[in-house]
Amino acid sequence: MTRTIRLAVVAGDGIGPEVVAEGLKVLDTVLAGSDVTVERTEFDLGAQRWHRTGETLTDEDLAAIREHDAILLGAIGDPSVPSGVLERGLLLKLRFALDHYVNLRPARLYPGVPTPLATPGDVDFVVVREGTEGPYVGNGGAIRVGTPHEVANEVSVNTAFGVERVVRDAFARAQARPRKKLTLVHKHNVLVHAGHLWRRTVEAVGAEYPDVTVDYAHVDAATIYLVTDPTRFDVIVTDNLFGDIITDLAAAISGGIGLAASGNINPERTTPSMFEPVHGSAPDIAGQGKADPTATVLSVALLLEHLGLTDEARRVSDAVAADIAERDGTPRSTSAVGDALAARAAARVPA
Ligand SMILES: NC(=O)C1=CN([C@@H]2O[C@H](COP(=O)(O)OP(=O)(O)OC[C@H]3O[C@@H](n4cnc5c(N)ncnc54)[C@H](O)[C@@H]3O)[C@@H](O)[C@H]2O)C=CC1
Ligand SMILES: CC(C)CC(=O)C(=O)O
Ligand SMILES: [Mg+2]
Repeated sequence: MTRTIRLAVVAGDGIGPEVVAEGLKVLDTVLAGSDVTVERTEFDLGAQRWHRTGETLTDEDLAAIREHDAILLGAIGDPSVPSGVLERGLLLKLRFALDHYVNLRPARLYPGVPTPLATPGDVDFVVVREGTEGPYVGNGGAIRVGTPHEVANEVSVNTAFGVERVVRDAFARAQARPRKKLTLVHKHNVLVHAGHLWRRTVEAVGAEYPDVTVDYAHVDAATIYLVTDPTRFDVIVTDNLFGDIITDLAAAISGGIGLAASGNINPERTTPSMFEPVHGSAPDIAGQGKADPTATVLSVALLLEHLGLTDEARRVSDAVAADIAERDGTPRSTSAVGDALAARAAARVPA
């Protein structure tokens, strides 16, 4: 039986289109000759559209995106657009509107990959970052702007409903992993209202998972442990802001931001989930063919996994692992890396 996957593609800004082209190249290759067809819709969203029309993401765009099975996104944000306009009005609007409350960010140090860690050990953990609440909801404001008496607020929103559902997801993931360990990362010694809600929720949900070991690290200490002893982490659950920050650090210890993949998941599958590299639009290297597309290719593997195409997902991540093992630091262009990954992920033709 043939299967059609409707894929929304938001290449976005900066290096976004460069890395997405390679992600799609690998996706096409891995599905070539199979009974799965991908029907792609490219969405013109990002800085160019904003300059042309003043629009970030309209209701019509959102309705059209909802008609898809999944979304592949490159990166959003450009120095020519006031900071926050696209990040809030497009990227976060997509995550919030599509209720992507699980922002899944695996960190794995592949064999042979250089790391700044003195004693690398096994880096193999996953961050479950809350994706629809916290300080990113836009619950803020400023008065007396530009005066010496300016007051600016960004209020972190944490609801019992929102915290519980992401904590449940994290426990389920921890239980499914061999080490069965969950670490809450927060700052409940200072952010007592939100922190205590998170702590109580982890305690309550944890009672239903007696086989999962639970521990806690304040976010500042967590940044120490990520560098000195990342082996202590298996599943980390944390809020939107802390998760954003520690996953760039997680990327840095696992071979660099060019390798870090993510999924913005709606576990109930009432909306399309969105897969994207952890990195941004990297204006400093955009247009030079220098960006590493591996993070996007690994995001394609997460996308395939989410759609139940487990073998294909494995072929893509195996292709990455094999390619990474042979990297010797010789610079390769974005498309050369994509070509190499696609060649390795190509289906083996039966003899
Ligand atoms: N999900 C998204 O769309 C995100 C968007 N942004 C936006 O991206 C823009 C730039 O933000 P930055 O803070 O500079 O973060 P960034 O992640 O774009 O870049 C940070 C550093 O990592 C490097 N880098 C990023 N991706 C790379 C890749 N694939 N290969 C090699 N090097 C790579 C960049 O050259 C830069 O030195 C801003 O507008 C920001 O708001 C930032 C993070 C996530
Ligand atoms: C630009 C932000 C809204 C997003 C970000 O940095 C991230 O999700 O990692
Ligand atoms: Mg980030």
